[in-house]
Amino acid sequence: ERLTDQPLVDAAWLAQHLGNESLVVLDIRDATDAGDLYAAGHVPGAVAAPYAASGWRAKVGNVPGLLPTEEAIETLVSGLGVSNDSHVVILTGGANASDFGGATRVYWTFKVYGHDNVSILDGGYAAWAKANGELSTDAVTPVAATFDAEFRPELRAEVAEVNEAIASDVNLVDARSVAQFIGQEKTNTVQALGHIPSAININFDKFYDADKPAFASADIIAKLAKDAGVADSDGFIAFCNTGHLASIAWFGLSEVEGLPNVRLYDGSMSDWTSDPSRPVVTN
Ligand SMILES: O=S(=O)([O-])[S-]
Repeated sequence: ERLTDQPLVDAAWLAQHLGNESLVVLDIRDATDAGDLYAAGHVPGAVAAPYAASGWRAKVGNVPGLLPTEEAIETLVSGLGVSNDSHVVILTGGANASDFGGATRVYWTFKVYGHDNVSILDGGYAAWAKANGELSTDAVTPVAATFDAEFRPELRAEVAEVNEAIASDVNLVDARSVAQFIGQEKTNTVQALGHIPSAININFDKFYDADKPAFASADIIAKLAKDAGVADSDGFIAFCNTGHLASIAWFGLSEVEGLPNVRLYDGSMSDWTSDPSRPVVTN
């Protein structure tokens, strides 16, 4: 059952719906140096589904962060107790924008595999704590369910769509830092300094206010797009280095702002620069 059509729910909504038999809360926090965050306290009934450790993203050759195969996601998601009827709420730590990107990337993964009953707790655990939400230390063992994926290619960009975008009014949005955009620095899975030609830069952290903590409103996102000069575009392809931070921009433009034809290039600069003949520019 679809419990809401809102991409973001707040702590009060989640508290009200805990115990609903359609709801599956996925806690995607990875263990850190501070220990196992899930074991230390989680939303009652939440299932541990850590972002890095569960296999939400796949490495193919030297390119990290790709969408896993349909079979791999069906196995993962079914094992977490999520069926096609479940409404999934994704929870991350929420203390900063980059961390919140785990939630937007997992949300995109559900959508790209055909599952619309999915929302994110706005602000993650930081917001849950602020609302004095209940915590439990009881580990939850999910009862395996059946999740059948149905791939939606229109939510994902690959090299062909990126090449088309360069030559059209579809805007490429680089969600990385300015320093990476202008080629002053790069991460080690990326082979060249700079960005895909014709891209504009909208830094990921403009979409998420960690002080509140809350995702940017539709008004703020409309202004971001306008300031970047892309208000009348034919669509967007968001990219970064590995398709993590770009999922924040994808989520903001597509799900919060409701703009049509927004894709995530999950291969991003790691994939783009894996072939040295593809153009990369610094201005
Ligand atoms: O590290 S990143 O791929 O999210 S830019």
